[in-house]
Amino acid sequence: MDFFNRQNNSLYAEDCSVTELASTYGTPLYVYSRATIERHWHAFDQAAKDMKHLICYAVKASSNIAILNVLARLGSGFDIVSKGELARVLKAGGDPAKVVFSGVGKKAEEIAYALEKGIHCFNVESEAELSRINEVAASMNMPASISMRVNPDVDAGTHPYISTGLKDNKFGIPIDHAVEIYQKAAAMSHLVVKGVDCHIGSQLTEVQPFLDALDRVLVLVDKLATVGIKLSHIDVGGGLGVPYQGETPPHPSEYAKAIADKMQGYDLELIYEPGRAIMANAGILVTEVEFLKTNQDKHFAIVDAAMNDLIRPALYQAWQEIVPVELNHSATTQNYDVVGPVCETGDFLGKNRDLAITAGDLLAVRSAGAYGFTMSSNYNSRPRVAEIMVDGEQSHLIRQRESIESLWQGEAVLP
Ligand SMILES: Cc1ncc(COP(=O)(O)O)c(C=O)c1O
Ligand SMILES: N[C@@H](CCCC[NH3+])C(=O)O
Repeated sequence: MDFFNRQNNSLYAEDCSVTELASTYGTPLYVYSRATIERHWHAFDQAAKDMKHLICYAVKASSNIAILNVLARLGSGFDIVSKGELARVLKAGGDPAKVVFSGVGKKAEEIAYALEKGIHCFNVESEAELSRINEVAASMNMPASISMRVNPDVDAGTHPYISTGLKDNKFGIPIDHAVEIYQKAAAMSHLVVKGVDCHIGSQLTEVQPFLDALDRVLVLVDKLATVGIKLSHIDVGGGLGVPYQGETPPHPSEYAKAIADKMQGYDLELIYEPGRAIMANAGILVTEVEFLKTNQDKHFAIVDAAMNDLIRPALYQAWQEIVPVELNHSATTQNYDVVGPVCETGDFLGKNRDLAITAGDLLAVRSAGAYGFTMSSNYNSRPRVAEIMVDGEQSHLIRQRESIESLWQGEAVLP
């Protein structure tokens, strides 16, 4: 489900005409829907309502302060991977006590900041990191709550760049060594062992790998209990996929319920870390066609958005639907590669798309709300684009387009 609808020939985002949004705010433009974000979040929340649970939205999917604020107002928790993400959550009014801190390379300074702000727990990915957290906590004379991220060696069946739960991946500790590592953690002076965490990959379209991973984690929970380590929560990570190109992932409520059902009988708080499932289909990228061009037999639609604005197609060969904002009845349909102005052959938003368009038309790249703006860059000295949020008939600018001057902020020439 998403917030797009076509009224006659025109695309609307909730009750806002996309053409009007583009003319008000310019292009390229990210457009998000508040109602969709809230609906997706509630689907997780409702499905787990009979259990003690916490939804920790994965901030990396989309970290605009307004988006984090919408979620914070719902009572959401947050999954962060850096000091910067924690600072954003706090700025947005998020509760630090509902924050989990993931990531394989936390710096001492980041650990200290998170401890000072009082986060829920660190999701620890190695023995070396355990020692570092213990040292920082000791130096601050504070306890640090931790959860070990275990790698269950389950094939998530997703793109190799976004699969994280195989033993060849850099994430987590091997589940077979986990008991031993938990015992070391329990013996450290300033650590409080709270939970276990497991995230096997992103854009999973089946529920079964999640359940297989959870089975392995629950075996570990039982084993830990036999050596006197009683956990208070289990964090199942994120990773639920969305339909980009006809995939049929389970609905968030179905996925969240399947997991919650498996946890019946365990006195553990259940933590989910969804990112994409909340944001991907709550956002679009609107772009204008600058030129149409034909090289021999190949047709190109050159648009004003590029790989620096949305890198998923270039990086993962990801397919995202591209639709005209206004149906153009006077143009003939051609097969286009939709490409940006960046000087890279890999700069495309979509290949082989049948579109009836002329220069000046607007296109919308769908499912762009997750890992869109957050993965954008200034490559080719292109300012980052504006972001807006629609809320019924209202639209709000939630991030200004960057100015050219801001591109060299912090740089200086030699004296
Ligand atoms: C530890 C962790 N949690 C949550 C997520 C969010 O994943 P997704 O956006 O696939 O739900 C990720 C990214 O894959 C992650 O690495
Ligand atoms: N950036 C990836 C997902 C990475 C998930 C982060 N662990 C994507 O766009 O699909």
